[in-house]
Amino acid sequence: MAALRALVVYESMFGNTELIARAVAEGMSELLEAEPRNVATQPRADGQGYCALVVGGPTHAFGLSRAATRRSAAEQGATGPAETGVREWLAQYTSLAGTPAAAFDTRIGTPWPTGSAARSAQKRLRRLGCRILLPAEDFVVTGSTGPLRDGEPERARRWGRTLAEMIVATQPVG
Ligand SMILES: Cc1cc2nc3c(=O)[nH]c(=O)nc-3n(C[C@H](O)[C@H](O)[C@H](O)COP(=O)(O)O)c2cc1C
Repeated sequence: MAALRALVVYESMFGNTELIARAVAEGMSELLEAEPRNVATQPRADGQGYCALVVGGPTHAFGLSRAATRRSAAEQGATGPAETGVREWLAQYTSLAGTPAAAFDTRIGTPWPTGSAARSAQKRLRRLGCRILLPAEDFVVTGSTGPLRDGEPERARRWGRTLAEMIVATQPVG
């Protein structure tokens, strides 16, 4: 059987979501091939033989980023690519029917609700017909520019490993 390959698409303005995406891909790589790709490189989710799609981005204004929030991040010193984000990338698809998928984000940890780009991405993945493997997961930054809260990359790695276990377990036999 050909090796299982999963696509991990991420958006990151200050680098924190990229660190999480790479940790998720590392955890997945314990069981299959996982390719972390910045959304700015316009990876294709369909027709490439991927066994699963994982999508992650920073929470901006309670959800997925928009051009204006990415510009605002750039004004705050972010160096990540601002032209496109997960919202726009997902919008190019009308169907990803049957694709096993999961979403994650980074956001500021506060006791009050701050919204979640992951839940917003998950909703979009569902609408495209994806099969959601694990509930949307939030990873916490200690401030707008980071850094990540202690232990979050390790937690992301474990989350990635769990995702990969689910992908492997649901592969058709024969
Ligand atoms: C314009 C803007 C809006 C933001 N809005 C929110 C928000 O609504 N809730 C939240 O938890 N964090 C918010 N944040 C903090 C981001 O989630 C944080 O910058 C991000 O997790 C860092 O990820 P990155 O390094 O990959 O860009 C916002 C940040 C920016 C720049």
